[in-house]
Amino acid sequence: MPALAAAPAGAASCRPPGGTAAGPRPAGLPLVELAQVEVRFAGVTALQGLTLTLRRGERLLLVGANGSGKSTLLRVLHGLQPFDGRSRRHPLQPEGRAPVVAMLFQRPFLLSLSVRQNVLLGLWLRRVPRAQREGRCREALERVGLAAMAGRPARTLSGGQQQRLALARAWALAPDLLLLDEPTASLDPGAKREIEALIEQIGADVTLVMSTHNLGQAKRLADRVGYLEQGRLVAVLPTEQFFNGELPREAAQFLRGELPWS
Ligand SMILES: Nc1ncnc2c1ncn2[C@@H]1O[C@H](COP(=O)(O)OP(=O)(O)OP(=O)(O)O)[C@@H](O)[C@H]1O
Repeated sequence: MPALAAAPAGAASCRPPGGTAAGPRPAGLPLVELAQVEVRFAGVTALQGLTLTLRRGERLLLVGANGSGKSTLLRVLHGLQPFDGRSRRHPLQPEGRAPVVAMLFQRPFLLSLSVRQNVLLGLWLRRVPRAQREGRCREALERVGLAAMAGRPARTLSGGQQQRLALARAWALAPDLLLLDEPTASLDPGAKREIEALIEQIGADVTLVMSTHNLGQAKRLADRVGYLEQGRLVAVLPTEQFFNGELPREAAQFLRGELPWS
């Protein structure tokens, strides 16, 4: 599975990274609505009765045990995963275009090409006009601190650098919705902090949904936290309320578990 999966053809935005051409984005309007979503694999119900409204500009972090359905939900939001139920992506106003969606997987899949070529290929796949590709690539690599390594074979980078490259490749697409599947799972604490700082910067421009097993990370990065259990979205609450308020029993038990906080 590529680290950055392609969205439907023609969805490429002409907006440069940073989103300046699109102007300020009105906060809080619905971006994606899911209703009664069900995903079944042979003998396994990965998602059931899942209803969620994602609002523009928000950062939603998904937590839950292994196999609770976090990755499946991210794939549904991206459009990679067939499902039963309803999904609606709202056109962006005032432009009236479909939102651009990018996804980053837990283990970045990088081709045997240079750092720069990996980003350029992502732009080409999304049909970003040739004249914009070099500029966007340069800007994205600068943003993640990899500009000096642009010519290096991507697969010789460290794990943290590879994840930064995958983030640059996603961000170069100027996504309106960025989906991150445990992007810091295999990183040491220093690299984890670096990626978190980047997510914080980049997340200021986009709507972000991210899965994590790290509760501290959810607390640091989220506007809202969603808790999944056996394919059900048991709670989705503002961060403060999730960590300090009344929770459904299952979610409260999960918080009392032994998940890492750093
Ligand atoms: N392609 C597939 N074929 C069969 N079963 C699948 C497939 N993808 C996911 N599943 C199952 O669906 C359920 C939800 O999986 P999912 O990967 O969404 O969970 P998760 O919360 O992301 O787990 P983790 O925290 O371990 O990454 C699991 O029982 C998993 O085994």
